[in-house]
Amino acid sequence: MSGNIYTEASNFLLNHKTGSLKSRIYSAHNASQNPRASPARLYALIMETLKHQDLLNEVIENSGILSVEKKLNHTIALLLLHDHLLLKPGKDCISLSASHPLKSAVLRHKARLSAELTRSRLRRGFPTVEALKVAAKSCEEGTTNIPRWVRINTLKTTLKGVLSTTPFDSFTKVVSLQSIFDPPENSQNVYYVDANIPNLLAFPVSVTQMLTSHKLYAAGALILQDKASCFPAHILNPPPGAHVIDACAAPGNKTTHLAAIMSGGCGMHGKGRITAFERDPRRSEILLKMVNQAGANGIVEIRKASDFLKSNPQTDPHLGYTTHLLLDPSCSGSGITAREQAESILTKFTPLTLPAQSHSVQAKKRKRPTSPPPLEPENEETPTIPNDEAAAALSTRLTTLSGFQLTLLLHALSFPHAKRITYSTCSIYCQENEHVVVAALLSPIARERGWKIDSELSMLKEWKRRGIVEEVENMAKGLLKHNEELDHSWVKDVAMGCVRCDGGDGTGGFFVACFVRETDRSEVGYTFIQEEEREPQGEHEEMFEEWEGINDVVEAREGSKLPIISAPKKRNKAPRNSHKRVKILRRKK
Ligand SMILES: C[S@@+](CC[C@H](N)C(=O)[O-])C[C@H]1O[C@@H](n2cnc3c(N)ncnc32)[C@H](O)[C@@H]1O
Repeated sequence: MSGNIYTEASNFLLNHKTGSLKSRIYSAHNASQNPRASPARLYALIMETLKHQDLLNEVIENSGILSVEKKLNHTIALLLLHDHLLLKPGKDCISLSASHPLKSAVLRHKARLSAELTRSRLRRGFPTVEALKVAAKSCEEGTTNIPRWVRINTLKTTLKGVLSTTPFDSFTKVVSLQSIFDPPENSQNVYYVDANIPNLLAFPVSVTQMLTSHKLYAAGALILQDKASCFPAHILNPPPGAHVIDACAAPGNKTTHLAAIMSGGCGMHGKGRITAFERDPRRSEILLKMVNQAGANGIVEIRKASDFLKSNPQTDPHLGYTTHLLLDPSCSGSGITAREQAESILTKFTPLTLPAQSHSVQAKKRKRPTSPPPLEPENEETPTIPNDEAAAALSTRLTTLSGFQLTLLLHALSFPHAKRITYSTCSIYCQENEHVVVAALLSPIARERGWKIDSELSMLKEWKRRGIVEEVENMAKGLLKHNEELDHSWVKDVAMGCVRCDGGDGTGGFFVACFVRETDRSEVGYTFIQEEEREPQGEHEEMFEEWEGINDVVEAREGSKLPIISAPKKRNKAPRNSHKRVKILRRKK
């Protein structure tokens, strides 16, 4: 199995060492007596495969190919499927001889793989493979105004310390971000100190290789993190003794940022703690690695393969006094640039360990014959999907995602001692952003507990781009009971409390909102209750059913019952006082 471009590419992916991928490929090529694949082709294969990794993973998992084709491993399969399915749609472009066992292992399942690709592509709203590739490319082109952002990890070093280390001590400080793209006298050795986020530097993208091969990077003192992705922890701003939850933590950029903020740059974090939940076992390992590398393990407790929705602040003493929550759930990723996607996947690439025989009923039934039969073929033809069907697929996906995001947010709002919560996505769609925020604010639990939006945003006062007023207004109009009037200053406040990034100021597409409570009633009224005393059903699940603002419930892809937030219904019944109908936590007698 050795000696072809796929095994070579797989070695680069699996044996990740410091240094940029490009430099590693080129130096290996120069050092080799007998170079095989051209370094440019090898680099392109890896980067393009990583760009489409999520989609290809889905195809691999749903087709069950790994459970019958024992010659394939996950990494090789990713690379082969890229060339087979995406390089030139409709033509097989695997660069191996027709009889090569790896090629045969893929071609045996041609029909099934093509059908799974179509399904995954449509789920993402792309009518054709070309459309998928064009979107990835235009995203990449849109990255020309994004510098290489580097967060100085103050758990390990200081800004001053970095700037006095070679070669940064020879770099020139520029006073505008624009100068990073247009450096003086053709010198690439410039840096810009960000005006919004402390300890964040911007460099020209061309110095990435130097950065990633620097000893400070290997030591976890430099963290490549986009500016917008620093907003949630910066806005949440937990003090040193806070009890914080990072609800959706992997790979861990925001977790380690929180840890640095809580240490106040002096390595002390008082009695504070961060509990980091991550549902996905594979991503939990990445989180663990990142937290250790950043020196945040003293303050972060990782809940590996744990669902935040199953956490119970009333029975778990570690969670009961949570004051701050950072919620950065899975989203459409529509704001992520292709470059970020490919590079972040590359530095964190871990091959999937798929459960043996996953999703392949046929494979379970049969003993593996010497020459495995093709998986159950589905649709031989790749259907041509009209644009309106693609739009419908996207709309369905956004409905599912926003229902899931709202469920997580309502769970966060239910923490009895919580007083500050950030909700963020790397999406540009209002369905995942303003709509979720409005639905959460108008929910019974938010009203009962006195949750508001932090429209002052003192941590980011000077940021100009805020939420979309019309989207806040329309969503609120649809959700309000008909005895409730829409207060326009409330609409304005909510929009002001939403931070949007849309590609300006060196950021990709991003959204953050911060929920606050002025008075923490829980401190005087609420107490822990024993598991057996709890209501038989999740408390706010019941509220969904009673609250007719988001009264429809669907079986969603995540497998749980999620509220639809995009289609509020008008009630015909006489309005009831929603405040009175809200169930509340048991109070101290
Ligand atoms: C957008 S990513 C988080 C990125 C992370 N905050 C960072 O900055 O590095 C969302 C993560 O949430 C995880 N996740 C989704 N639902 C979850 C749940 N119910 N409980 C815990 N983790 C969840 C996903 O597996 C994924 O790793």
